[in-house]
Order: sequence, then structure tokens, then C-alpha cells
Amino acid sequence: MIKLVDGEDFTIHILNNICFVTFSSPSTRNAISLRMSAVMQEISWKSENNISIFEKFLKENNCFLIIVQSTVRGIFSSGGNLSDLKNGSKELCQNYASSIKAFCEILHSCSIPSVTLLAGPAYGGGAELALATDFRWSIGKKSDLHFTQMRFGIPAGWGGMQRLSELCPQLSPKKVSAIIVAKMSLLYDQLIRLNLIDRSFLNIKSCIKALNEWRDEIELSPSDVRYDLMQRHKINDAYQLQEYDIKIFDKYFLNLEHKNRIDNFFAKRNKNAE
Ligand SMILES: CC[C@H](C(=O)O)C(=O)SCCNC(=O)CCNC(=O)[C@H](O)C(C)(C)COP(=O)(O)OP(=O)(O)OC[C@H]1O[C@@H](n2cnc3c(N)ncnc32)[C@H](O)[C@@H]1OP(=O)(O)O
Repeated sequence: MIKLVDGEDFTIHILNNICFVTFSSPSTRNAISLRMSAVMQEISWKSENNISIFEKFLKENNCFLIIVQSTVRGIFSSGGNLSDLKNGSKELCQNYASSIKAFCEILHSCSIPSVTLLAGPAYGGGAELALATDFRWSIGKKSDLHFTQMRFGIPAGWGGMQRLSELCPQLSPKKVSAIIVAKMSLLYDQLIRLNLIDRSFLNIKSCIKALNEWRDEIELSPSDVRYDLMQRHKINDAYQLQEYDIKIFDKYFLNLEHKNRIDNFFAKRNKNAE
């Protein structure tokens, strides 16, 4: 296990090429504290070569997947830490939201697939954190997202409003605003219908099995093809993306690796047929 963050209630470590971002604060139902936000700020800050400490950690340790998870039974995260925000000075809190937002941004903008494991509900910024990853996998059916920010008189501040429209084009900016204003909850069945939950599992064991299978498939893929494929999200223009897809297909079609894998396919079939 390789550790980047080793706090009591917030850890980031890599094990078997999977990066686990873990929240473990039962006393606050995984509220994101000022201290957590300070750590997020430090590891998300992009240095002169435009790479953050977090991204450097992922790259140097050959990370295949990023998992965001809670170890607190019955909840993913209760969002902003209301006690810290109540008692914290203005200067202490001034970078709070932007730090968390920067960390959330890396989760879906970096070239490694990320997934939030939702075994319980999320509230306010906690719902935004759950939306920050590429995928959401539910364990059980308690994975509701409660947009409670306006209960405290503020809009969402960790990038969640934009992410909702990105992940669900049918949720226009106006509809997202209406959801936030009304402090709406998106319950499990609605999240499934909106494709905001990508896979659902009955228990943690089947979820971990699926994660390990995913990791193994990534490891079996040729690293050069994997790298080129995982750059696609950086191309916003549809025509340029089409051109890029043609270029990378032609780059690998019938190369030595492609031919070897075709040979292996038939060799395995012939062996099984014997
Ligand atoms: C832009 C984001 C925005 C911001 O940063 O300002 C926000 O995210 S605002 C916060 C949005 N969060 C919420 O609306 C959730 C508030 N919490 C609750 O509704 C409940 O606590 C709930 C549903 C999460 C859990 O309810 P449950 O009955 O299971 O537990 P308790 O309510 O008794 O709480 C247990 C314990 O946790 C503390 N707690 C809970 N939420 C927070 C929080 N967000 N910040 C700090 N502490 C929190 C609660 O105070 C209890 O501690 P105790 O010492 O026993 O009083």
C-alpha cells in the first residue's frame, strides 16, 4: 500500500493499482472538514508543469482506477462541515469551497476512470462529491442525493450544478437551478432513471469483485492503446474527436500486438477444442 494522505478520517492510498479515496468520520457523518479541504487544496494545486501532487501520485504509481468511498455505515457524506463553517474564521474558510471543488475537478478531468461507491445517502456538498467522479456504483438502494445547500441559504459550491447538467443533459441549467432552489432529493430510482447510478450491487462483496475484474481488464489492455484512449475526454470538438479516433485506430490496427492477440485467440480455441 502506497499512501498520499493518511489522516484518521480522510485517506488516499494506492493498493494493486487502485487509488482509494476514503472518508471515515462517523462523528460528523463524513462531513468534509476544514482540515480535509486544506489537504485537498495542497494535493490539487497545479504546479508550473500543470500537474498536481495528486495526479503525480496517480501517474507515478501506475494507477488504473480511482475509488471514492465511505467507511461510515449508512451514509456517504453529509457535505460541508457545518461546525467548522460556524466556528471557522473568514480567512480560514475563504479557500474551503474552492479547494474541495479543485479536488472534485481532478476526479473527472484526469485520465484515469473514477467511481464513487454509494452505500448510503449524500447531502449538500456530499452529493456534489458523489457527482464528481465519472461513475457511481450503488451498494443497496439507499444511495439518495439530497441537495440541501439552500437549507443554509447558499447554492451548490463544489461544482455539482455543472456536473449535473454534464452527466444528465436532460437536466438543463434551469432545471438544475430549480432542484437546488427547492432543496430537492434525487432518490435511488430517479438516479437510476437519470443514469446517475451506473451499476447497482446487492452487497459490498459483489461490488469489490466487479471492481477487481475491472482492474484486471485494464491491466490486460496494451498500455499504449489505453493511454491514447484515455486522452479522448480532452478533445471537446466532435470533428477533432472523430479524427482522433480514426488516427488511433489506424495506429494499432494489425500491428504486432493486434496480430499476436488474434493468434492467441485461435490458439486458445484450438486448445479448448482438443
Ligand atoms: C457547498 C456545500 C455546502 C457547504 O459547504 O456549505 C454544504 O454541504 S451545507 C451542508 C449540507 N449537509 C446537510 O444538509 C446534512 C446535515 N446533516 C443532517 O441532515 C443529518 O446529520 C444527517 C441526515 C446527515 C444524519 O442524520 P443522523 O440522524 O444519522 O445523525 P445526526 O443528525 O444526529 O448527526 C450525527 C452527528 O453528525 C454531525 N453532523 C451531521 N452532519 C454534519 C455536517 N454537515 N457538518 C458537521 N457535523 C455534522 C451532527 O452534528 C452529529 O454530531 P453531534 O456531535 O452528535 O451533534
